[in-house]
Amino acid sequence: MNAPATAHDLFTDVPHTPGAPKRDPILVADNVVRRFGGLTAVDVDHVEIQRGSITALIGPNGAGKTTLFNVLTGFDRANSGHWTFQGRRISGQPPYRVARSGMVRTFQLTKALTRLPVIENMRLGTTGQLGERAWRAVFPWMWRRQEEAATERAEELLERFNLAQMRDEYAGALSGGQRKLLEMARALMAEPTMVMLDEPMAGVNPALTQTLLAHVKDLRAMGMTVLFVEHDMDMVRDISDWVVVMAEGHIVSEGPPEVVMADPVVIDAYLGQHHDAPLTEEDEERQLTDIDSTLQRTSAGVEHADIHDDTHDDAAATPSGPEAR
Ligand SMILES: Nc1ncnc2c1ncn2[C@@H]1O[C@H](COP(=O)(O)OP(=O)(O)OP(=O)(O)O)[C@@H](O)[C@H]1O
Repeated sequence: MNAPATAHDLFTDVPHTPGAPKRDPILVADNVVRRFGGLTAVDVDHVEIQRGSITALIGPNGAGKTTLFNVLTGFDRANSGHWTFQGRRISGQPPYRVARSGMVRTFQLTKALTRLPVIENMRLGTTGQLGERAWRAVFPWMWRRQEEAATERAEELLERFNLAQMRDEYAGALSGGQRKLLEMARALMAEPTMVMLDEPMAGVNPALTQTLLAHVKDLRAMGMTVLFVEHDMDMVRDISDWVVVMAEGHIVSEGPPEVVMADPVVIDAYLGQHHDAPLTEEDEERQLTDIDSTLQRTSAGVEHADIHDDTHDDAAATPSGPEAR
């Protein structure tokens, strides 16, 4: 097989259909089902992720994207399913073993982690720590050498992600964008083959957007495979070689970004979520009554309140719905 010239070439001849076979898949999953009580959150027949590509996993709220991420990386248990990474079965394996095999996901900076210095957060990203084992006590020199190597790698990565000046600060002191950089840098501590990013753009100030995008593209340039869940369609369009779309637990579409975003199935899936059915007369009446009573309560607390018609406009303009997302 000839090596493709660009990431785009990786997808030449790949059909734009759910579950499409890839030229050189790194991750292959079959019949993955995860139920919560009566709700089937994930029901994926077949999906393949192309090695060396940036693949986006998108879909409306509640589509099952995070659950699929959790299941594939061993953080949640599937009811059934079989999946392989680099040809080896990893289904049913605990997260640390999945990470050791080379598939690593980013984590949101939890409350506990914000109370640790940046450098400690980085050290936590290492897998295969000999120090975790009982024989740490038997061969302390081996453990120390490993600790030193981890610190060295952490410092290099902090430098690369422009976080070196924050090395000893509490992670809680970082901005939203810096947190995302730290999450990505921490994932790289494990020297992964594939990186799974969970909403890398969430809460990022526009000033840092381009920096983050450049870092994600760098991962691909260094030969890694990237799979990311994201709601920011600009980012999806900008950096994805391929897009996989989920809705109601299933994969409903696959293809290059421009093809997927014009796919009626995808538009329907998003519209089904974003646009409620037209209001019935009773619903409309009830909403107007609610607005009226809110206004009356507000005006009761204000002396000589003079409610004009435009106050109704304000109330009606209260942001809500998916556009606010
Ligand atoms: N631990 C859980 N217990 C019960 N139901 C859950 C649990 N986790 C997820 N769900 C449900 O499973 C469905 C899929 O959720 P999931 O978070 O995977 O969707 P998503 O596509 O990641 O959504 P979003 O884009 O909003 O994060 C939703 O209906 C959700 O309420």
